Amino acid sequence: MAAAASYLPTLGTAPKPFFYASHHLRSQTISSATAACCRGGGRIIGCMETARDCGSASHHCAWANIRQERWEGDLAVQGHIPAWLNGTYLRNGPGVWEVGSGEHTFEHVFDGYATLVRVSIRGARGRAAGAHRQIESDAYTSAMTRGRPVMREFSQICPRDPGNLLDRLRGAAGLAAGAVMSDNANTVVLPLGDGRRVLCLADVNKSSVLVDPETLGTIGKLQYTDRLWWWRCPVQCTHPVVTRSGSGDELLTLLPDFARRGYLAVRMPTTGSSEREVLGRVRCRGGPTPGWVHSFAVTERYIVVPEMPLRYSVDRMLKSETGPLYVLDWLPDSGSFMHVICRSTGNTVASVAVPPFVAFHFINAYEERGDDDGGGMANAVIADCCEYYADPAIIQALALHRLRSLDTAKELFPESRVARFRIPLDGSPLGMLETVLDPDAHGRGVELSTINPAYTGREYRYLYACSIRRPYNFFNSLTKMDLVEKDAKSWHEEGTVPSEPFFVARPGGELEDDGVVISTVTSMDGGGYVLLLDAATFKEIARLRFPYGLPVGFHGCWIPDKSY
Ligand SMILES: CC1=C(/C=C/C(C)=C\C=C\C(C)=C\C=C\C=C(C)\C=C\C=O)C(C)(C)CCC1
Ligand SMILES: [Fe+2]
Repeated sequence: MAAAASYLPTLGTAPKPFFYASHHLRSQTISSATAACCRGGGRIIGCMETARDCGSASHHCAWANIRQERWEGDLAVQGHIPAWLNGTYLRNGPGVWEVGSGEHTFEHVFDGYATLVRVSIRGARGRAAGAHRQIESDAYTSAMTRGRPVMREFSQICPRDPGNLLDRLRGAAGLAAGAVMSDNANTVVLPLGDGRRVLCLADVNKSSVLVDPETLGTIGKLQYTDRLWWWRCPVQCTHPVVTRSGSGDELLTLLPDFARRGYLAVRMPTTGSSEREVLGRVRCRGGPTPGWVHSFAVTERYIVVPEMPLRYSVDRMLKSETGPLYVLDWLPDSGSFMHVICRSTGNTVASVAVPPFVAFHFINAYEERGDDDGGGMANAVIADCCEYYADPAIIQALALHRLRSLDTAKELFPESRVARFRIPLDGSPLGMLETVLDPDAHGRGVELSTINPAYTGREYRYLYACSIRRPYNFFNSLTKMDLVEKDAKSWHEEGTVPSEPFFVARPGGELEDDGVVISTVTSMDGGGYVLLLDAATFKEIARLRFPYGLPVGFHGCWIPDKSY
């Protein structure tokens, strides 16, 4: 991992005027929530200016580059932090989409170079401190040094136009060597072992980067020591499931297998070895390549493997081409399937055809048992997800230029639902897919969902997600959904874009919703704050203000402070 380029000086605690050598942005002193500026259309736009111009997501600071490479300082606390909430919340997500003096703007929200946000919360003292820092991946540091993207991001298939044969050969050689695949781990962050290191991940296998949560400094790429060569498994499921086992915590994840079209279910201890052990594999039943798998689900006995008809396009990857869905192809005729692997034997115990679906995030799964079941084989596996009515247009809707120009009062945005798969374990060839909650309960938008982690793989009742408060047509609110009572409670503040509502259980709490929900919120005036909601009432209990606007975030994690 190259050291961060020296021209990006590190900052002390007090925000100071700072200048991105490679960004050529006007130096900004981050002094108050309104000082942060958005960059749009090649000129700096003051967020106060846009707050009057549009009551929608357009020009929203959620899509603006973070203004400084790093910052840290105390956060102004409004409201009351529960005395038991002591620990560190980390949030990963894209934060820099422009490279050079603006001639290189990435196309998609998924492309942004990773910005890690840290919130240290001491409820016992009623205090909080914040920080953010760019993950110094090779992709980021080489782009800052060269003034242009050097590695391929989600939509950035080739760092330069592969016009001539030499460039194409160079691109293919780079791909073959893995050199152009990005390590921009901008999506997920999760603690390893005792939390002294965190693992940041994105969809490309190389995007597995270790970070020190105390300094947010980049430790380096996680070097897997197994033989699951990247040319066989160039991509990974970005959401591993952390499970406790007798010998300590382990990560379970899926690796799409391009050599023998299928998915490998692998596990790796969270400390010590970085060898991924293959637990089992399922064969793809349709299409020329595996379907994109951004997340999956587990139950106490099983691993649920989704085979979506939104499939990776190896052809595009090799030819350095991009298409309407970037490196993905929508192939509904190739079939959609749900597979189930037994965690103890690795055997495939079910593989059923299901209706076409488009889902990034699985919410949870559990085993459906008969009333008199003595603990033997379950009747079926239930798996819930945030599903877009089999419409891949959501991928295009997340293009950066569309998000930056979106007039949410007028334009529509793809709708989503809480969808439930029922996968029979009796050998039936077909699975079911149905909507389990009235979509109007969450404004016909549900995304970036979390649950109480103690209920992972078990029957559960509550989920927390980003949602939509109509008449605006974009994710602008948070909703707690009760799948038993079929009702919902929401939080909304005009003009804001809240990130994933992350549930933190109260130590010793017995009820499923006994805890707090944490979300980072970017407001239209360029402000940024961390919102704390009581998970039971879904009422705001505190907000911890950053002195600047935060770009949009994807996923977070919680590292409890064991000294309290
Ligand atoms: C609900 C909010 C958003 C919408 C999020 C949606 C619709 C999907 C998010 C999917 C994610 C996080 C996928 C990540 C993929 C990462 C990849 C492929 C990385 C590749 C790196 O090279 C917004 C739009 C996120 C805003 C907040 C609320
Ligand atoms: Fe995700």
